[in-house]
Amino acid sequence: MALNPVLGKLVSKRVVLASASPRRQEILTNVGLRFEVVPSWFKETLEKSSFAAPYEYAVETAKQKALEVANRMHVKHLRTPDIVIGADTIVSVDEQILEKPVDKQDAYRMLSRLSGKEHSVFTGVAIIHCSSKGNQLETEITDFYEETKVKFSDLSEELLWEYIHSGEPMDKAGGYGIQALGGMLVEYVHGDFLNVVGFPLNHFCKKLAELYYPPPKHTVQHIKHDSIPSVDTFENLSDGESESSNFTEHKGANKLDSSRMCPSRPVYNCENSSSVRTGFTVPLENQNGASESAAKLPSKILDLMDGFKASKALFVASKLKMFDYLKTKGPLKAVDVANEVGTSVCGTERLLDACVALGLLEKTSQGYSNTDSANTYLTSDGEYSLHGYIIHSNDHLWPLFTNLESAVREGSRQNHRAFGRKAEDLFKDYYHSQEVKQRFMAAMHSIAHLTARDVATAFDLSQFKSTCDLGGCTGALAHELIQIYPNMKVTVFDLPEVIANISYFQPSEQCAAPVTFVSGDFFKDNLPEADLYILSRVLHDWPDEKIHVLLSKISAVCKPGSALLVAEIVLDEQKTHPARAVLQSLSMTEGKQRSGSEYKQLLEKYGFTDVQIKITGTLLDAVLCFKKNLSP
Ligand SMILES: O=c1[nH]cc([C@@H]2O[C@H](COP(=O)(O)OP(=O)(O)OP(=O)(O)O)[C@@H](O)[C@H]2O)c(=O)[nH]1
Repeated sequence: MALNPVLGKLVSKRVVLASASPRRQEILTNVGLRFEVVPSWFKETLEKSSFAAPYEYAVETAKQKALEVANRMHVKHLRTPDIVIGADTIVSVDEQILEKPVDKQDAYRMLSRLSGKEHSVFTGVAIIHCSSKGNQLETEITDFYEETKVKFSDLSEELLWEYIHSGEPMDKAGGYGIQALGGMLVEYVHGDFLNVVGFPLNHFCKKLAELYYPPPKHTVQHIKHDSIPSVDTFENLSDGESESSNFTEHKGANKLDSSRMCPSRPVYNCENSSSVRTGFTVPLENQNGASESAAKLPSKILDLMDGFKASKALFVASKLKMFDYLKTKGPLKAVDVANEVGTSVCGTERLLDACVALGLLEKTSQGYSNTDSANTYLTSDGEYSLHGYIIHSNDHLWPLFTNLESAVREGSRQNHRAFGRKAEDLFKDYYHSQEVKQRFMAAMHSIAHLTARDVATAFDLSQFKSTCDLGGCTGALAHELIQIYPNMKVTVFDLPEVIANISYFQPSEQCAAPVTFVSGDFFKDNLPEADLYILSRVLHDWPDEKIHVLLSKISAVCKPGSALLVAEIVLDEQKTHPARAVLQSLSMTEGKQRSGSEYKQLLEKYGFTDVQIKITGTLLDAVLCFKKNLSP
């Protein structure tokens, strides 16, 4: 879901970016827009002198780029997109238009012209709404431009050539990239920075807002173009086809809905933008002027109210291995997925559509297919598959959280209610049931593999020659450590029944220095010798008495100068963030999450000093501490 609700309106549409520019792709991807990239074949050869102003050239070129792609997709591939976005960035200085340099000399000419002066960067953008009527492509073109003024310092010949030899100027308008080395040439920027980089995101969002939520008729003359409507304003507006007209009326929404087009929508003209209809019709209904009185709905709360449905949709689609089928066989129609999985067609279709709405799948006329992140994280063999943890969440955590009210009332785990068995008995299952064991190991492996790099690189661990990962399970972190620190010998220490089942989780490529697995119980048995001990996602699970046993043992076996690395989510000092950790606490294990100062205090109690905390901003944080040197 895009953060900006206006972009969110495009989620269900087939959006194509008609640009090869990696910067444009990045700017739009970063705000959550999902789109295909089909670079335009339109040659940027329009006669510049025929345009009264430089921006007109940029806008026309953007339009032609987008139209070429819309036509090509419609004719050649018989796949009409809903929206095609084209853009063109130019630099204007001394009444000249500069595009991308053709060679180094050309780059030199451009940059020396810009040296010590202010110039304008114009990006023209065209948004083309497409539809197909009787095999004819119909388009509505909306275009606009944005101007940003940039001033360069005086550039010495030496700097100029050094910059040109870096290769950076060659694919950039005006011969510089403000977002990288070229930033060093710039004295000031007046206006939208992203416009210089290649895409005026802010103006684009405003333009979409105008298109998708035009103001009520009587205010058409007074449109203000300087604000993107707030999230709350637009969360009011429905995406759902099934919502009653009453609700829509209450909200005063004006939708651009191609299924209910009518020929005479007002054209909204504003400075540096225009909207042109070419055989394309736009909606009139719902312009009832009620928006001023629309009640603001609390979008965050509404999202939370729906959160459980979204989680369950993800869990069920994962459990039914829909993402696996779609990876190998997609795109598939709902009926084909239902046949593969053995489910009802209508139920499958609803679930697949829900997954599209959640951004997990894509839907085209050929059927459903995985998004890139579904391929990476949701398939059971994806590189960073979370499948194991998702199944654990569905089978184990979901029933526990269903009994959260009792858990809060009683202050204890709810295994007896959720599974009809006490926690201790469930633990016995772990020993006896291969299925439970495998599921748990797969869950732990999912998270360990995903977080391994962050943990392994949170600190420079190259000084340690031998490392022991206590409770290291399948060795996911151990393998990562060896990749990053090839001279390190890594031992994983875990229960015998874990070690007996690790083979399935080992990487296919044999590491030059393999991980050593040693069985044992870290509460009872001798720990292998090492310079560095690791406790990753261990401490939060155990009560204080057990932690006392474990940290006392590690402290006793650590030689002065050796270290302990703890990987956990570190809470802020108020102990209310990150939410992930606080929510995890609700499962009411006997352990607890801790803040940075609590970890420091705990570790110092067991003779560790120089406690360093690294908040990684990802799934796990890291705490490194050293065993005190003996006093001289
Ligand atoms: O500071 C920066 N200025 C400009 C850029 C990049 O320059 C190009 C501009 O070229 P154009 O608009 O013709 O777009 P292309 O890259 O050729 O792709 P199309 O397929 O859309 O024609 C653009 O990539 C800007 O991002 C920059 O990076 N920094």
